[in-house]
This record gives sequence, structure tokens and C-alpha cells, in this order.
Amino acid sequence: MSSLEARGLRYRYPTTGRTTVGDRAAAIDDVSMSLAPGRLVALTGPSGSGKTTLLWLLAKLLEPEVGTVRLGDTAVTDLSTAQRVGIALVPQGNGLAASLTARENVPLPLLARTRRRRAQAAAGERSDTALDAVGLRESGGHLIEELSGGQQQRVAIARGLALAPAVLLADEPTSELDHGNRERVLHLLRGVAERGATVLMATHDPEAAALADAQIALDEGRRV
Ligand SMILES: Nc1ncnc2c1ncn2[C@@H]1O[C@H](COP(=O)(O)OP(=O)(O)OP(=O)(O)O)[C@@H](O)[C@H]1O
Repeated sequence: MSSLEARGLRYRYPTTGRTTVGDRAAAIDDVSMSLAPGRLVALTGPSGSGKTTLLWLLAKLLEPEVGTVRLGDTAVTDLSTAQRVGIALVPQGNGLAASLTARENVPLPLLARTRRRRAQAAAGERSDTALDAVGLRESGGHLIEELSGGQQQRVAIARGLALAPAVLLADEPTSELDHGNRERVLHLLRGVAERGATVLMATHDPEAAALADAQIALDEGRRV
């Protein structure tokens, strides 16, 4: 697997009301980083420092004003390239479809990639394995809206795991979890890194950050 490289990323949210772009502070300002495969890295910083924005830029869900993202030799210029090279985001607030079951949600990104029947069957198996890994195999038939916040968060993590990504970006993946499940999820993220992926985890949790191989700290959109 390859290193994820960001160079000089800058992003300002679009204007609302009477503010103009020039008046707005950049949510991410001149951020560069190099994340080696096999590493679990914590992205830290106070609320509003730009962690979510940076993850969205790396996943190409936001387009930077300036700056580049590369995975190895590939310039990651748009969302479809990001998906093709295996950059996956587990978003804050889980991003699941509330009226589908956990077992229906987990394979959705995998199913979106293929029409081949054998790949679709494999997606089901991978999803069950991922639900098992987060301790939710028994709850697979429940609608997302019937699950607790912590269970929903684990379903979202299972969806990221099922993709077997080259880069896993996880936004506050343990914020809603009890102690046991937090340990379980951190162990799983470590396992993803040990299989050769790059894992970047935004977190407010000092204990989770301390378990990471390295920390990238943000303040007011800049690295500190
Ligand atoms: N949709 C938006 N429109 C305008 N400004 C936004 C939007 N989302 C975030 N911001 C602003 O961008 C900055 C960075 O926000 P971001 O959500 O990336 O921070 P964060 O470090 O992830 O915060 P938290 O730890 O609270 O999740 C903040 O000043 C925030 O107010």
C-alpha cells in the first residue's frame, strides 16, 4: 500500500448572508501531511479546529481552494478517484440510511461498485464479518433508527471495515461508545493499520489519541 500525501490544503466554506469569501477564515489553511501505510494516526484539536473538514478534503467530499491529495503515484483529484483507490470515510453522525437495516446499510458502498452477482454475494459475506467484528451480528436485522447511538456508530464502522480500504478516515469513531466497545473499535482500527492500510482517526479522546502511532494536531485550521 502507498502513503497518503496532502500538500498545502486550504478550504473556506461558502459564504452565507452578508459575509463574503474574503471575510471568512479558512477552515483548513495550508495543511500538509504524509501518512505512511501501516500506521494509526490520531487527528486532534479543539472543537472547530478543522478536523472534520480535513477528513472531507482527504476523502474528496470537499474540493480545496488550493492543495493536492495523492495516494502513492495517483493524484486523487475527485470523489470517484478517491473511491477507486480505496479511500473510505466513516463520518461523524454515521451517515447511515435510518430506514434500512444494519445488514442492508453495511454493504451499500460495496454494492454500488459492482453489478457482478458473485461480487454482490461476497459483499454480503464481508458485511456479516464486519458486523460480527463490531459485535452486532445479532442486530443486523434491526433498522438503524431502532439502534442506540453507540450501536449506530458501530454499524458505520462496520461499513468502513467491509470496504477493506487502503485509507480509512474515521471521524470521532469512539465518541458514543462505552469503555468495552471503545476498546473493541480501537483494536479494530489498529488491525486495519496492521493489514497495511493508513488509518487517520479524528478524536477528542486523549486515551484514544495516546494509543495512536502519531498525532496530527490542528488549531484554527492549521497544523500545530
Ligand atoms: N457547513 C459549514 N458551513 C460553514 N462553516 C462550517 C461548516 N462546517 C464547519 N464550519 C466551520 O469550519 C470550522 C472547522 O469545522 P470542523 O467541523 O472541521 O471542526 P472540527 O475540528 O471537526 O470540530 P468538532 O471537533 O466540533 O467536530 C469551524 O469554524 C466551523 O464553524
